[in-house]
Amino acid sequence: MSKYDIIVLGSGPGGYVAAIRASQLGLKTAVIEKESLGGVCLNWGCIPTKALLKSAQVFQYLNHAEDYGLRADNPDKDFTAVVKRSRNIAEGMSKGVEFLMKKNKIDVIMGHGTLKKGKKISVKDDKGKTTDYEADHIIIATGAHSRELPSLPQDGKKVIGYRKAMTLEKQPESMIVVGSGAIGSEFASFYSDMGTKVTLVEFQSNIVPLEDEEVSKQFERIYKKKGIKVMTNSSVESVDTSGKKVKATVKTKKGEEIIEADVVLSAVGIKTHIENIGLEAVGIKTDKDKITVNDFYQTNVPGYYAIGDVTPGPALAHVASAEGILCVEKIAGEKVEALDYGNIPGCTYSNPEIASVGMTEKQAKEAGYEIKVGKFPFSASGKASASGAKDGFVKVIFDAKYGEWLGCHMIGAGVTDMIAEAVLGRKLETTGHEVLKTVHPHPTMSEAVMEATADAYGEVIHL
Ligand SMILES: Cc1cc2nc3c(=O)[nH]c(=O)nc-3n(C[C@H](O)[C@H](O)[C@H](O)COP(=O)(O)OP(=O)(O)OC[C@H]3O[C@@H](n4cnc5c(N)ncnc54)[C@H](O)[C@@H]3O)c2cc1C
Ligand SMILES: NC(=O)c1ccc[n+]([C@@H]2O[C@H](COP(=O)([O-])OP(=O)(O)OC[C@H]3O[C@@H](n4cnc5c(N)ncnc54)[C@H](O)[C@@H]3O)[C@@H](O)[C@H]2O)c1
Repeated sequence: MSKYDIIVLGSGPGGYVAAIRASQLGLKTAVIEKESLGGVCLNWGCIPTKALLKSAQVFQYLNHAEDYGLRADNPDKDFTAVVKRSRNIAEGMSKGVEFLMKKNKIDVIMGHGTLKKGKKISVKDDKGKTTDYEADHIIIATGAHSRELPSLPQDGKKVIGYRKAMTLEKQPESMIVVGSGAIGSEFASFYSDMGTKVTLVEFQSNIVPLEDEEVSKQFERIYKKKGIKVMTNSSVESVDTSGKKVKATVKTKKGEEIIEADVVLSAVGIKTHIENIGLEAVGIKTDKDKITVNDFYQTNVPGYYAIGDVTPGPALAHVASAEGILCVEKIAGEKVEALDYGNIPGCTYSNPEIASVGMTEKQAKEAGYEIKVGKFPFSASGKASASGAKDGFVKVIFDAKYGEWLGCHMIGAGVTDMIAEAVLGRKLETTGHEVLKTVHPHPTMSEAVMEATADAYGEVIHL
């Protein structure tokens, strides 16, 4: 039986990053994967969706060429080619992980892994052959898939999940998107910008309900302006797929409404891969669909660890990777600190983009802080005007007493790249005064962070 220092079950951004860090630290490492290297993120999540969104953005630029003094008469699209581009990019990224595994001398074992007692895993390959492997430490990084609601069973044709939504053979004329988290909002944006008539149904009172309320409201205004029908405080109770179109019964505060569309996308969250991986046989504890771990990702059974979507905390690629690195460094005896889950950025790559970190205004008030809030709209930014991207704003929240940067919330073009400033500032425990006195390059969208901070302190220049 092959023996390793570390075996990682699952090769998503949690698993493959953990394996590379383990190899860097001199540990003999293997990764087990049943599908494609790179997991959901590279193959069915972060990367292919961003490729689709980029195509939609280019299409929008072409449609609005005249705004820039240019002509692109009757711009057209080839939906199949758009999907193909996205799939090719995902495939290339997965090959990149294969290269990284080789470069770092990590063994890749393809097949379905099942945990066994005594720090062993048995792997069944696609020919049905089973082989057992052993390690001193086993890291579970098996991720998640689309959650199915009983009222919204996915048939893969008229009611679909995210995988099908990024590989449809034909662009639907109309689509109902159920759920306005990151998945629902990104697909609503992509399909709407490509010309599909989109209805977005959200159970909560705001779309992107985890964001600061002002961001959610602005997002809703922009989505409505794009032509998306936004239905909040609403849920799809049932779907009738017997006809050519899907008929969805939507329960709203005012009663029931029947909406017809070519397809319904269910984007109501995820279900973790904790079944059929041997957790029960080993005695590993779970709670509410997640594997229970401590600050360093150790499960209740010594030698078994869990990271990424399969554990509590935000289900994000950068979180999975950070957890993987920390878990391995702790195993290797490095001096490490637990991850600060209060300083994790969240980004939605829709048009407009949303990015945030830290507390919302409501959360800061509820936590008892006396706060200073500043806001700077992109309509007052020179770079935004030059770019034709005046929709959106930056909002900052500081503790009035000590100047601690409690939260930063952005909506608009390119903000997903801008949020890192606030994440780093908060990590380095900067103050509002220091942000205000940090010279930002002109003209950039990032000046809005400095100006929003100046607004919080009554010193804003361009408003
Ligand atoms: C449409 C979509 C868009 C997203 N966009 C973003 C984004 O822009 N930014 C962001 O931060 N996050 C995004 N996410 C979330 C992100 O993809 C996940 O948080 C991330 O992939 C989790 O990483 P992971 O390593 O925990 O698991 P995964 O990436 O899910 O990988 C788990 C791997 O384990 C394998 N596996 C499972 N069970 C077994 C087994 N028994 N044996 C062998 N292999 C097994 C699976 O095949 C899979 O490859 C998106 C998700 C979706 C669905
Ligand atoms: N850009 C990104 O970082 C990105 C992109 C996609 C996915 N992800 C991650 O993947 C995970 C899954 O994403 P998601 O958007 O599916 O989940 P989510 O939990 O973020 O959002 C689901 C939304 O569906 C709503 N909802 C639930 N049941 C409903 C119902 N019956 N009717 C109407 N609305 C209903 C919820 O209120 C919620 O707003 C999340 O953790 C997300 O962070 C991240």
